[in-house]
Amino acid sequence: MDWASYKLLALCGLTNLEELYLGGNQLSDIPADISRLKVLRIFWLNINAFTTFPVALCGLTNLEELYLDENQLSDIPVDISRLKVLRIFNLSRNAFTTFPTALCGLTNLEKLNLDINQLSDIPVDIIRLTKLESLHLVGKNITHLPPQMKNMESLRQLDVYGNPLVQPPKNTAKRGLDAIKRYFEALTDTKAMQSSRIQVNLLGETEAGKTSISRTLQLGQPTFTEAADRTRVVEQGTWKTDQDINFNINDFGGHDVYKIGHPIFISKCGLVFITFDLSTYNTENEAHYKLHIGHWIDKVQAQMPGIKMAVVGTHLDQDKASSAKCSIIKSKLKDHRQRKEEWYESQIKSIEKKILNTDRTQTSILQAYEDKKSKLKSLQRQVIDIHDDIFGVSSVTMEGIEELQHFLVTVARERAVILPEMWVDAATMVCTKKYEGSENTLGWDMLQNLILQSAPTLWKERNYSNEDLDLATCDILSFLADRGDIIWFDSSPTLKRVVFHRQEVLANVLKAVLNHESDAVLSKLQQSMSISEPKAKKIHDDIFSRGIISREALDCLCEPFRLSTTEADVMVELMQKLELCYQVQEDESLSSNTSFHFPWLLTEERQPELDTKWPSKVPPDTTQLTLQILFPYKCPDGLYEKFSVRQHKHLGLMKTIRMDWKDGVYAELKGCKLQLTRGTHQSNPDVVIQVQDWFISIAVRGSNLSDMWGVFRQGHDDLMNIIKEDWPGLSYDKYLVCPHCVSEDCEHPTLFPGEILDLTLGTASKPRQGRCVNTGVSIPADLVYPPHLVMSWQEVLNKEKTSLCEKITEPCLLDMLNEFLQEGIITLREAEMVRAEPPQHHDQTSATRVVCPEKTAVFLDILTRKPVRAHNTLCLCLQEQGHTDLLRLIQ
Ligand SMILES: Nc1nc2c(ncn2[C@@H]2O[C@H](COP(=O)(O)OP(=O)(O)OP(=O)(O)O)[C@@H](O)[C@H]2O)c(=O)[nH]1
Repeated sequence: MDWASYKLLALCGLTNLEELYLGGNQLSDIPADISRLKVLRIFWLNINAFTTFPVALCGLTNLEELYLDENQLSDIPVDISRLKVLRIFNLSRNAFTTFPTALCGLTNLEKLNLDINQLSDIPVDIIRLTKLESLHLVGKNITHLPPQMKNMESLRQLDVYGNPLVQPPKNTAKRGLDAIKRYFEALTDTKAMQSSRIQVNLLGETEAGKTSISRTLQLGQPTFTEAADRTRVVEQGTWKTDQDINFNINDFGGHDVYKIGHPIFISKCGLVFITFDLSTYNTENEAHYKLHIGHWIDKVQAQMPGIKMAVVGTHLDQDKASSAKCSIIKSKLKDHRQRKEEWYESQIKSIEKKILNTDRTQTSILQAYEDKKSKLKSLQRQVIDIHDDIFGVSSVTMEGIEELQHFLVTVARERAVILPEMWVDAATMVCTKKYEGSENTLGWDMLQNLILQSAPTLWKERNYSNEDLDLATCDILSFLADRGDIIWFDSSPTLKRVVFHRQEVLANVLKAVLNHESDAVLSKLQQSMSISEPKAKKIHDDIFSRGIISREALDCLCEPFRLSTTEADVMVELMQKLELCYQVQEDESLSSNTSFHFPWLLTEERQPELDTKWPSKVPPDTTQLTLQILFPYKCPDGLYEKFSVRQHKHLGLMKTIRMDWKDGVYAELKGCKLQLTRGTHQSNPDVVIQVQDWFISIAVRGSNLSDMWGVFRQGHDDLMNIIKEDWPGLSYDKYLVCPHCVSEDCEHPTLFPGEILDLTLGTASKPRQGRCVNTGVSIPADLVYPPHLVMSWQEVLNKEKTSLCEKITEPCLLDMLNEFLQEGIITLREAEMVRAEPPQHHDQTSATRVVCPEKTAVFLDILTRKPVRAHNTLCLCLQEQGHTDLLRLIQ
């Protein structure tokens, strides 16, 4: 008998045990004697070495909670049903390949966790678990859930994250359990149908042959465009195969100004073809790969990491050396991917070096480096493979088109989903309207009519209320928008009620507004607004130098699209939602004075008078905080513009000074001066190869550090949020430039990791001083660390004492005292001191909320004299008591 088994046997004698923790002991079996623990309720056996289920556990008939996560189990014996009162069963991180059906006999189960196994099927029998409230099935292989799950009335939480779901589709599952149940209702009321509709996006430089491929695919015969037949913004088409597989084709114009539209128009579930003209592609010209292919791949990966891509060379009929070219391009593609990976690798290595060279006491910086390293690692994993082969096609001879079609059909088959027939019918009607209807957009009532037309009586009887119909409409629209069939924003009540089923309408409006063809705009304004030339010239200059468009001028630019008043209002709201512009009302009493500022259209240079407000050298009594964000692969189109628009929420409301120019914003707020700029740098200090970097910089000047940090962090957080939302795959570096070096005007300033700004109090420690490596000077820590990090947790507690005392109730405080006593953090005498504190007054805010500020104050004072564990326990207690507001204050 080994030592572990011997000890286990000894434990079996403790027959009054109610709770037993044996996690992390490398156990592989349990002796039969365990059944002597007749009153055992909770048993932790996680992180052990069980490969077969320890049958002896089936004798523990009073078990309520069993934790067997992180073992190697692949089966459960039917005897498990003897655990009649088992409520919680954790089997996550095991080796189940099929759902252990024996579990369905545990009819009292409330929580079942099967996350991170290899499960691929969920049996109908699962509905026998009538008391199940929470079911975790996070994994990689589950495609179908049984429709009968809609009848599991106790179920409140279902987590199926990560699985390649077909029934219900992923998008429906993401919308939550209620949406899944509604989907299954619809699936049983109508017919279940397989649906394959994929969005195909053709991107590439102008005249690459995109429109010709799109039309050739649609018509099934050679179709190439005339030279004059240029795609303006986006042209949509559809192609249907004999096997009922549908493709929505988006053919994008290659012009620069349209690029803003892509994230709105391209679905993450779609396919992207990077298209280029093989006949003019010169393999000798180094710039060709980057211009026609590389840059497009980087752009798509930055916005939609993980989207499926393939490269298509057109004009095959005109190119004799196509196969040689394609193999050269193929190896360029490989190099490109490798270079990207190596870039991440070198960045990771350089961070590791910095970690090694950083003093161990600089824990905040070390933590910032660690965070940066893990972010780089996750981005490195996202440099996914693009389809290996380069497709060579001709829209004249049809050569290569069959291979392309075959590829499309294979991908579509892999991505087919099961939908209720009424969803498929609604989708078909919406798509028909796209090509046959005359409407610019579809309104809510019309959509609901379409849905009702396709809904069977049984479904209508069950879903008769307006609310039911609204929910079903949202379910269907959300699915269609996710798949790229329509554009639909559910982010505001107005936008939600309008569907852009014809993407080109939205694209054309954006194009008309963001149009850079200034002469055309001038004559358009003059004609439609019936105004004199000087007036038109003034409006024109407002647009093209200051980026300002009045509502009147905006309506005039949209005139060709014959938008209804609602549609025009929706467009304006949408442009603001997409942060293409911000609204300024110069005189609130006059609504006609409303204008919209579009940083996209600004061409003005920096105003010379700004040199007095923001001289190039930092004035002597002023400090400057500077953050530089560097983009090694180009700052994406639209990122700076969106950042500039987002500032309006801080600057506009306070009616502060704001001056914009082509590549920057100057503003004054909260007693500080702020300057945002973008531009290019010659070198990135971290990269071996000296290439040009794009940067966005945030600089704040002032004399009150606390206010300055507030403004500074706000700018930082805005930019980071925009990157997270719209460019999740973007590579960038960020640095805090040493304020000492900035005021000394050093040519090579010391750079601190910008990730310091991401740190929270919980992960940071209080540094005493920072050191400017370049000059060797010690600088006060509060020049490099935001004030919340410079404060110790004790200082934070003191600062927030009043709020804590006002909100912590007496029962909550007494619970906390017990917890701190149990943890041995405070002594009995200290607890008595708190309890004994005579209340001067009782603030009785309601019958159930009695606070005791004096007692809480004594308690907090005691805590500040304790080690950091006291802070951690306080955070835990507040979390358990549901005081997330207070938790946020002290974190
Ligand atoms: N010989 C030949 N000509 C082609 C082929 N594909 C397109 N063309 C011609 O190339 C030119 C550009 O083709 P389009 O399909 O309009 O290119 P595009 O990428 O849609 O162009 P934009 O709309 O400007 O972005 C047209 O004159 C086409 O007739 C092809 O496979 N072979």
